[in-house]
Amino acid sequence: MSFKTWQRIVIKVGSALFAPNQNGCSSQYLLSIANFIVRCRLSGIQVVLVSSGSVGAGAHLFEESGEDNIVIKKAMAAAGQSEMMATWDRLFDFPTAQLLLTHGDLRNRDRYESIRNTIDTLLVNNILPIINENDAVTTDKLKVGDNDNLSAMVATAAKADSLIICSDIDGLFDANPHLNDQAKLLSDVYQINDDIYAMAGGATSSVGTGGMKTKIQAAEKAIAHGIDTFIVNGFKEQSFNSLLKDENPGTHFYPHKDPMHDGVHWMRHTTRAQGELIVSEDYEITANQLNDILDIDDLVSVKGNFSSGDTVLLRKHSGEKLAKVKTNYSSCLLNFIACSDNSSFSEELDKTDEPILSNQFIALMES
Ligand SMILES: Nc1ncnc2c1ncn2[C@@H]1O[C@H](COP(=O)(O)OP(=O)(O)O)[C@@H](O)[C@H]1O
Ligand SMILES: N[C@@H](CCC(=O)OP(=O)(O)O)C(=O)O
Repeated sequence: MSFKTWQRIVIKVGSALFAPNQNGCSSQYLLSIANFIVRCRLSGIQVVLVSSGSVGAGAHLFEESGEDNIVIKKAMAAAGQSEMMATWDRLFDFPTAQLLLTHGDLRNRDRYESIRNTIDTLLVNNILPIINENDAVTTDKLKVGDNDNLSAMVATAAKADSLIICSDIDGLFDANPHLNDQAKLLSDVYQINDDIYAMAGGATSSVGTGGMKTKIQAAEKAIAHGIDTFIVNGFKEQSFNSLLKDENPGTHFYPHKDPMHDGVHWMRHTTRAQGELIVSEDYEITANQLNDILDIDDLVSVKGNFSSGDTVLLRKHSGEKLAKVKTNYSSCLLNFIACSDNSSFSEELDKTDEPILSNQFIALMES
């Protein structure tokens, strides 16, 4: 996959490019990114933008620092977000649309489909979607937490061909170049394993979140969905000229040749388990199981509070993790079922159309 064959791409812009000094937005680095977006669109490529920087953009409006004060930080995000949209809008002569998402939106399949349809409709109508996390309303339980992982989730939801992460550094080095001047750039990564993660450190600037670690997580999510992924230096205009010439200006993560099925990918890389179902030791599950995945007799106990439609972890009492699965029943009802010796209740349940666990959304644990 290359520039010539891309049909839909997601571009992620880091905070350092948007609000380099935490003192409002600066168009200093945005002009070359905007120019790249325009040139992609002129070549018929649909573009989705994931932009960080609302906190950095809003910071100058507050006397107190947001570093240790989450309430102030959320207010900075809310104020900076308007400035962000106004700044991007000034750089384009076509319409843009703002989407503010939380992990709570992305891990609910109905809302995920709704996000997918909205992005699709905007793109078909030549409107540029500009996406950020909805920092003002998120809680620890609800947030993605960094825009690298968010951009990968958006790229899979948008069914993009390519994800381009624009950062403040040339790409992935074998060590953090800010801490090790012997560090070497890795141009091509064919497989993401523990060695790659070991190279990636956190952010060293005051504006970035997650550093290289979250970019590797994002790349891992994206390539598993068949999405070509790049980390490039957004400070350098040359990076974008290279991409337009089909050259790799940073680190290129190659997509899996045999990408995961969309539903399995969503279960594995987007959802988070909200609770656990403990099953009997002799319970077995296989990838192609088409019938009811879980029989009431196999359910030993239920942990956590979850609602119908949430993702749960299926595991044995001994601790062996079996799969992430979408449950059709709440923890309350499942607790009742697990504790009940009422066989007539079991018979009633057997008669319902809805199996306990959805057999469409299931991701087996990797061994
Ligand atoms: N192995 C590595 N290679 C390159 N950068 C690294 C590495 N490990 C940690 N980093 C840090 O990651 C930073 C980029 O991430 P981050 O600060 O979150 O930026 P962004 O705002 O673009 O997301 C680099 O400036 C660098 O300090
Ligand atoms: N949502 C936050 C950005 C969080 C984030 O991941 O920042 P970055 O590491 O600069 O991409 C904001 O708009 O300030």
